[in-house]
Amino acid sequence: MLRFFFFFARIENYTPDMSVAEVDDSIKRALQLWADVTPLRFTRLYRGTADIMISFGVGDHQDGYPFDGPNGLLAHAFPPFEGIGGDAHFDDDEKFFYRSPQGYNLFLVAAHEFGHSLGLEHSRDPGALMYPTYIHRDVDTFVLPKDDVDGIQSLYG
Ligand SMILES: CC(C)C[C@H](C(=O)NO)C(=O)N[C@@H](CC(=O)O)C(=O)NCc1ccccc1
Ligand SMILES: [Ca+2]
Ligand SMILES: [Zn+2]
Ligand SMILES: [Zn+2]
Repeated sequence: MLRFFFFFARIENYTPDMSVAEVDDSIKRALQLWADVTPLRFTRLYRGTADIMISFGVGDHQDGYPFDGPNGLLAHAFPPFEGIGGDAHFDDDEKFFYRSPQGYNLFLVAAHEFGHSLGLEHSRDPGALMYPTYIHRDVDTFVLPKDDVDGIQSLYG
């Protein structure tokens, strides 16, 4: 029996590090990564309240979990439930990149955060996207590691 899980996502503001199109594409591909292996479907909203509210902020950004300047914390996201649940915040004291081999790749960071937004915790598998620390990977060839596929399918499969 086919059933889908629909989530709304909204990008509330943008980082100066990249163009709007590059941020939009990074976010879109990060959500698509999870949708490709589950009956999850994401729809983008341009106003109002979405399940996954995506924003960039620095330091204390009024949610009790202040960012910490360059490096260290890169982003955080809240498990799915009402209110702030599902929301993903990115530390704009980081420099995010679209495709460059150095620095923090927004697509990879967003994909990790959306794992949290959908209910995944960190993984102990060093090859997993949900491993606690950022590891750069080639975004052109990146496919969701098995540990993450198993994790998300255990929630939404
Ligand atoms: C305790 C949490 C709030 C730490 C936070 C995180 O995991 N956010 O999802 C975070 O910013 N972790 C850093 C690593 C650290 O602080 O040690 C990170 O690189 N997170 C982003 C990330 C991690 C793995 C893959 C891709 C992106
Ligand atoms: Ca930081
Ligand atoms: Zn926050
Ligand atoms: Zn994390």
